[in-house]
Amino acid sequence: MPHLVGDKRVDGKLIDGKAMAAKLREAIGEQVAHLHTHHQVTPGLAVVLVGEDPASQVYVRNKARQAGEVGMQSFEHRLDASVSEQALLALIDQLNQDPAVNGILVQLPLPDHIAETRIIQAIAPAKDVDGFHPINVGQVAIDGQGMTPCTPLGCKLLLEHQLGDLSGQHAVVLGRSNIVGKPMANLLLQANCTVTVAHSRTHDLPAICRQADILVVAVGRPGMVKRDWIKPGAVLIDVGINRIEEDDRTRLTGDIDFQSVQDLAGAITPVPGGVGPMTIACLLLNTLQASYQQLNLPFPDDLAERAWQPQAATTP
Ligand SMILES: NC(=O)C1=CN([C@@H]2O[C@H](COP(=O)(O)OP(=O)(O)OC[C@H]3O[C@@H](n4cnc5c(N)ncnc54)[C@H](OP(=O)(O)O)[C@@H]3O)[C@@H](O)[C@H]2O)C=CC1
Ligand SMILES: Nc1nc(=O)c2c([nH]1)NC[C@@H]1CN(c3ccc(C(=O)N[C@@H](CCC(=O)O)C(=O)O)cc3)C=[N+]21
Ligand SMILES: [Mg+2]
Repeated sequence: MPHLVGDKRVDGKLIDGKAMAAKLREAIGEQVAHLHTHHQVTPGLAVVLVGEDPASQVYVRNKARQAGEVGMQSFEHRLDASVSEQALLALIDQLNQDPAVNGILVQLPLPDHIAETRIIQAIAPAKDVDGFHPINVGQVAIDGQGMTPCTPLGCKLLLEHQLGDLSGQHAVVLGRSNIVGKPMANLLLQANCTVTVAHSRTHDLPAICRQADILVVAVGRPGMVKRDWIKPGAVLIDVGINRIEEDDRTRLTGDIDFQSVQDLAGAITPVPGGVGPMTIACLLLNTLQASYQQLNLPFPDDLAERAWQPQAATTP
């Protein structure tokens, strides 16, 4: 059954982030090849992991592997959990100076004895492919021109692919972290949404969520968003990644009670296979963009859009 969201028709479907991320990586790969052929440059991504958190190890491995698959160079730095803040700052300084490194990502969270804000501020803003440096946060807030955090960027691309222009939509963002909720709210505001940001002190979350044409949920609480929180036809973006032990194995699940809301939603991202793969594809997109900017070349801003356009069959 098609629904109306604002004045746009949507059709209750699953948003296949995994497939969209694969197409985006393909387009990135072509652009990497172009840079190599015409400018003799190979984009380089440095990923720094401190400590041995198993989930972080999986992400870091995936990031490095997918960078390789699109033809980028990847540099993995694994440091012991006991590394000093000073030693980590020295590594970042070295990566800042290294011309083969176009993008730097320091996996969060960091151990408690290291001040995350000091580490983030040490990364050269031009190489800050996470978009966490205050210069980039500020630039994104001012005019949307800074390096944009990967998860919110992925969510915005999924939403625009689903809905086209987002102008005038009421977007509710559940969660206000620096890595997801806050930058997401900024991007949606830039896209002319009316934005409400809700969090753990918000009164009557269900009533606020029910106003949403677009609901982005990033809280880290499995299945928190229920059927009666949803306006029929709303587009739902589930950022949550929760590991649940069930029948002796680990299952990944989101922050939205998927089963109960699915038929009510205009469209919904699954977990896994929704926002997660888009986050990594956007990290590669930011690394490509950083490489272009460091070479003073104009970056093709419509790359993602073009990646998803139906293509005429290519003749060999
Ligand atoms: N798919 C992806 O690519 C990514 C997924 N994630 C996942 O997204 C989720 C959120 O991540 P992140 O933003 O880093 O998490 P944080 O823990 O940093 O932030 C959680 C936010 O949710 C709010 N919150 C927590 N509990 C409630 C509640 N009961 N009611 C209302 N609000 C609540 C908090 O409010 P307050 O500020 O008041 O404490 C906070 O703003 C996690 O599951 C994480 O694993 C994260 C990054 C990328
Ligand atoms: N500096 C920094 N930047 C980050 O972007 C960052 C970070 N630190 N710390 C941790 C969070 C989390 N995050 C995810 C990325 C990909 C998936 C992902 O690919 N998820 C797959 C499933 C992967 C699996 O099976 O575990 C999916 O949803 O389909 C999930 C989560 C990035 N983060
Ligand atoms: Mg810390």
